[in-house]
Amino acid sequence: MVRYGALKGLYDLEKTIGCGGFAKVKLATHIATGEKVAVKIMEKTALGEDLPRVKLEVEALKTLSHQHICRLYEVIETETHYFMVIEYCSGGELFDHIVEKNRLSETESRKFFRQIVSAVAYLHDLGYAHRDLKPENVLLDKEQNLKLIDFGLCAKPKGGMQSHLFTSCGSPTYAAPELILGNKYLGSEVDIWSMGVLLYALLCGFLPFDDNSIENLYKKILSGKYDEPSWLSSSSRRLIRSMLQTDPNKRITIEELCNHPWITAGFLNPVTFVKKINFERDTEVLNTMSAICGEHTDDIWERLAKSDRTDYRTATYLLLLDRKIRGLPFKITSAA
Ligand SMILES: COc1cc(O)cc(Nc2ccc(C(=O)Nc3ccccc3)c(OCCC[NH3+])c2)c1
Repeated sequence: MVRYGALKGLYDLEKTIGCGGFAKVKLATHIATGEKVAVKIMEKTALGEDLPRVKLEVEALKTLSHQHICRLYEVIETETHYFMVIEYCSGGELFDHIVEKNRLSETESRKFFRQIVSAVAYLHDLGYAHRDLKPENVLLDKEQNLKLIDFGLCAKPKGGMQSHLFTSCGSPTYAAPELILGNKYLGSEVDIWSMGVLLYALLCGFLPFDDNSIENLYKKILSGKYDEPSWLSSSSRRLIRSMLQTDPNKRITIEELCNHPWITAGFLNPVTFVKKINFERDTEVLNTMSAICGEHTDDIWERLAKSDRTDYRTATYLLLLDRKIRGLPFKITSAA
């Protein structure tokens, strides 16, 4: 097991659970609380021109606080590496859950899709676009709550959500026509298209546009034509059609999506989100931390509030807060 000095005494690294282009994700334990976390490890030399994306993602994640967006607890930077300490999603990928069941019922699809819509509506409201929404980037926690991950392509256009982006990014299978054509596009509109692909995958168990040849895949996406299996209800068909509109101007907006009849069916309310940006002061958690480090709770809170929200103290606070929110007793072992 490769040892990273920067994590010594703070995190115990365990098995690798994910390998991406320039990053690998390992399971780990936050020593002070015993809580499981995921650590995304990136070697700076391997990052190359993607280095700025790490900073963009960290800046985005520091302000995002939503129950269906995977939480960033801490960032550790050394001369050679970045380490992102992230919320642990032990339910694995939504994709595997769909494959395991072949496809999901309309009711189960609606439960998950409402959570995705809430997370994306929150993201867009704060001026961000995810731009890489796909089943592999949708995980589940142990309570089967959905968590959006990997904001490495997330963008916050300088001129706000009405200003256009140009970078072509994300996976072609889930990419909107305007993105693969290289046209200027709105981040919010490409996210709606990708969510349409996600909803189709939930309800059907396979993808609307798929082909081994990239050229044929592009033709299918640009045609906007896809099969509608017999089991799809007419309401599901209408919703998917409104999201998989090749003309972005005709595509349903995130606000309309939150109130769509298919989304609200069986629920009392449209999809909403709580815009909780800063984490709130919790006396019990501060008292627990104070009991261990000996500092006064006001001093701990003041240092937390002044910090850049990505240090070990912040991770400890947030992990204890998460345990409390999950109704678990929380304790701290003195750091080894
Ligand atoms: C903000 O959340 C992010 C940002 C980011 O850049 C990358 C990730 N990647 C993650 C985060 C957590 C897990 C995880 O907890 N996986 C897991 C844990 C236990 C059992 C099974 C899976 C993660 O998993 C790797 C992908 C799973 N195939 C990736 C989050």
